[in-house]
Amino acid sequence: MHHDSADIDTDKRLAAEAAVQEVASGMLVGLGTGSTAAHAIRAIGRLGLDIDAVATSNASADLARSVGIRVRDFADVARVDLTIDGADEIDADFRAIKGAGGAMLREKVVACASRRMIVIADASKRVATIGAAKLPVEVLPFAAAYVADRITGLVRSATWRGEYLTDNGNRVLDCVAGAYHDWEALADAIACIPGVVGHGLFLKQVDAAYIADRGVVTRTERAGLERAAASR
Ligand SMILES: O=C[C@H](O)[C@H](O)[C@H](O)COP(=O)(O)O
Repeated sequence: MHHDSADIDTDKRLAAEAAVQEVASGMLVGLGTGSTAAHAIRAIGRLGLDIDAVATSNASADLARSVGIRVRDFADVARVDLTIDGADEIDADFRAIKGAGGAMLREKVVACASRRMIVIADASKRVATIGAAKLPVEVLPFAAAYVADRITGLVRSATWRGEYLTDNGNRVLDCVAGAYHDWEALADAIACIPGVVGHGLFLKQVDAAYIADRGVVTRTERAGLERAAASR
């Protein structure tokens, strides 16, 4: 059956609406970035709960404020209760690739600060094993040529995302890793290059996923528990 972009956007919204049911008054909530996270931010706004939030991008901070969510400066925050964010790919081992929107560094920091991190997505993001999506690497502009040269030895291809700069003022190298056997080793090797500020491999941060497939949302926990969370 044909599955068009309107259906995919509905699935993004359904996954977001199911996940925000975990938000409760008094929480400090981490807000992700991207089209799926935007659905979550609008849904959290509609809940009208007494929460504080931190945002993983300037765009998400602006959207959150526009729907009445109190946004704190993350620079003053060490711990977050719950973060809800999208992903470009997520596999059965809860490994994810993030950063098509360029927000992966702040997303990684906020995810690591979070007691619980939920990925929300439509089913097109669910893969058997990560690696087909572009793996974005955030690079200090000063180190651009050096980092590009070093990265070339680690991945199949690496291409600058034009003149694009992240919210942190850094450049992005979009890499194709392909089917990698040791993702931990690749993540460490990339992170160790001086001038690399961050990258979009999330190997350990994701605790749960809400994936919507043609109107049916399935929640999966890293622990292995699975149940149908909602349906259209
Ligand atoms: O930098 C962007 C983020 O990692 C997004 O969460 C990711 O790209 C997914 O975005 P979307 O929900 O728009 O597909």
